[in-house]
Amino acid sequence: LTVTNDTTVADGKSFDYVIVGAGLSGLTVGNKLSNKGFSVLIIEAGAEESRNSEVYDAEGRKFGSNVCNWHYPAYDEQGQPLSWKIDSGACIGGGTSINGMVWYRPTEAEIDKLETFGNPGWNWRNLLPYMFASERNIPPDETQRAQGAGLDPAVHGFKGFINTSFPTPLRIPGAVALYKKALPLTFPGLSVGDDLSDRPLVSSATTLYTIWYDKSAKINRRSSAADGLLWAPSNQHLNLTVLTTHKVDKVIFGPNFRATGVSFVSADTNSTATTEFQVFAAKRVILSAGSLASGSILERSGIGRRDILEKAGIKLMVDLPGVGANLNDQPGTESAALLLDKYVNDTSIVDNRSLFAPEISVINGDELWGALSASHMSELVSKDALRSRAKSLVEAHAAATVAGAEAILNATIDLIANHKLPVVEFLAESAGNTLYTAFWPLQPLSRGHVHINSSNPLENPVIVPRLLVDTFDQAVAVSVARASRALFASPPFSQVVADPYYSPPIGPNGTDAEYLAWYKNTSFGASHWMGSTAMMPRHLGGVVDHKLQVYGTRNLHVVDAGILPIQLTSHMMSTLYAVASRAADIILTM
Ligand SMILES: Cc1cc2nc3c(=O)[nH]c(=O)nc-3n(C[C@H](O)[C@H](O)[C@H](O)COP(=O)(O)OP(=O)(O)OC[C@H]3O[C@@H](n4cnc5c(N)ncnc54)[C@H](O)[C@@H]3O)c2cc1C
Repeated sequence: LTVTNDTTVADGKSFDYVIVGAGLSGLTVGNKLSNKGFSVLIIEAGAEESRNSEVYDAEGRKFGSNVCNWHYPAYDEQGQPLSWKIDSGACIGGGTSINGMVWYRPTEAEIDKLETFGNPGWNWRNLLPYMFASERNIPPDETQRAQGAGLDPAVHGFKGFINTSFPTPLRIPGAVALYKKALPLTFPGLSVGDDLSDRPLVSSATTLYTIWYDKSAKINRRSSAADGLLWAPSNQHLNLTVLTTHKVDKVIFGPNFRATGVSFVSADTNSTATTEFQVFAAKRVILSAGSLASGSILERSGIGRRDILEKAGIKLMVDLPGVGANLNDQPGTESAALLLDKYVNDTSIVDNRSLFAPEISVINGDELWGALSASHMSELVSKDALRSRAKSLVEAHAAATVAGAEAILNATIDLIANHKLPVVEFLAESAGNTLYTAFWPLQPLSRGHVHINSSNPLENPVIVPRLLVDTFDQAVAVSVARASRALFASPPFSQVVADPYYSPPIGPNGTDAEYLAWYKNTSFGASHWMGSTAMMPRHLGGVVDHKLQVYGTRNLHVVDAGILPIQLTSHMMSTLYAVASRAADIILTM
């Protein structure tokens, strides 16, 4: 294993496989390919930060920190910068070196949906073994169990490379007990249970994280893709080279659009030189730069939508208008109740630790809307509404074709309306003198886009999230915001809460318009970006086929969160480790 920022390990050299991005997917694929004896180079734009306590200490990250974070700017449709920046992992481990570490599984229904987009084999039956294989669960001890942590061993792996466990000590058990009582009162039908990986049986539980407790250092340590797949002694492969602090510009093609390598530049902020280096792949090139960056590499390589490329002065080589479209994240915000003074120093209620969201709930339409659910669903499944939604996505360049937009919308709507998958994620927390909740529509219908602005690889992509433009997403957002207030006004909290309507200062009689305006002003992406290089048929606006090969090219793949056409109702990691592991197995057969 070589991990270095020395350009000469790659410049002018040849490897069997060249992978772009040492994040979750790139490390997973790189590990599997090098394990089979192939020479593999991974080029990572960020640095190696594993010894930085903001990375290895699960509670060491400082709020707003620049460590390992691209902090991409985001824009509205008029090109004005949004008030928030996008967090995105910028070191070895990618997102897994800075993320919230929340771990639970998606549902069978949503994973089976992947196959219905014309992707044979991408189903629950095939991905489940990979989910088991990636996880090494450390079950809760007696103290943790007594404080509300529970586990169903049937839905976890115990021999994988990513540690999952409950924190030591467990966070705010007193507040969590109140939340567990109040949540089903606010969302009737919600089933509070042991294990959120046990869906659909359980829809609210104490949170499991990708961490392990280091008894000698007395800290909860992050279990990142780098820890599990690069540094773990049993996983180190001689024939794997990781070049850090170098950014891939574009793919090099031979005849017939056969990918033969990549060109790259130094990403060292101290260096002003823009020398382009080249490295060659005897077998294949795999883009794993993440849903906010892999599309840009394709565009710089001449693959994408004609007008975007022309504007950037790049010659169109492969007309693939889906590149950068269908970008999606969940729009999150927070509401808070003021605690009575006497609880502010009670560490079972507020501990001000930074391991986020000790209780997580996923809430479906019936639980959110009760008797009103049927009317929300009938609007949702209306054919006219579908057509106009799809049309407006194409007009906003957030979808390549109406048929493709309809396919994506239809799949999501079927999951929401017929499979009763959750429409909201709801995180229970406390901080300072408040109890607070963060929440987001879980399967948004809104879509945005991400494109290059110029041919310069060191320039940021232009990300236009278009959060909350869809009326269904808005209805979900307003309803969950209202419900979050009702939660703190419910009997279980009456003994601890001084003001249930503390923040935002919109009272119980606030109008929907007031709630929506507040939601739009305060919301930010929940960091689950996906969809911008979707695995779908080409005529629908897909970018990769079911072997994750880029249409119109040979020997070129995308393997990262961008290939998922629709959102997940779990956070990303549990699915992405499985997707990347299966992708590697497919690539090995080619
Ligand atoms: C703040 C935050 C919180 C999150 N919380 C959770 C959570 O609690 N649970 C969960 O399951 N998921 C969470 N996620 C999401 C999860 O971490 C990501 O979905 C996942 O890491 C995506 O994996 P990936 O392989 O697609 O990309 P990444 O892991 O982001 O890896 C992409 C890598 O490519 C590199 N790169 C980019 N451009 C180039 C280039 N041109 N050349 C070379 N390298 C390049 C990047 O630096 C990065 O290291 C969170 C993400 C963030 C950012």
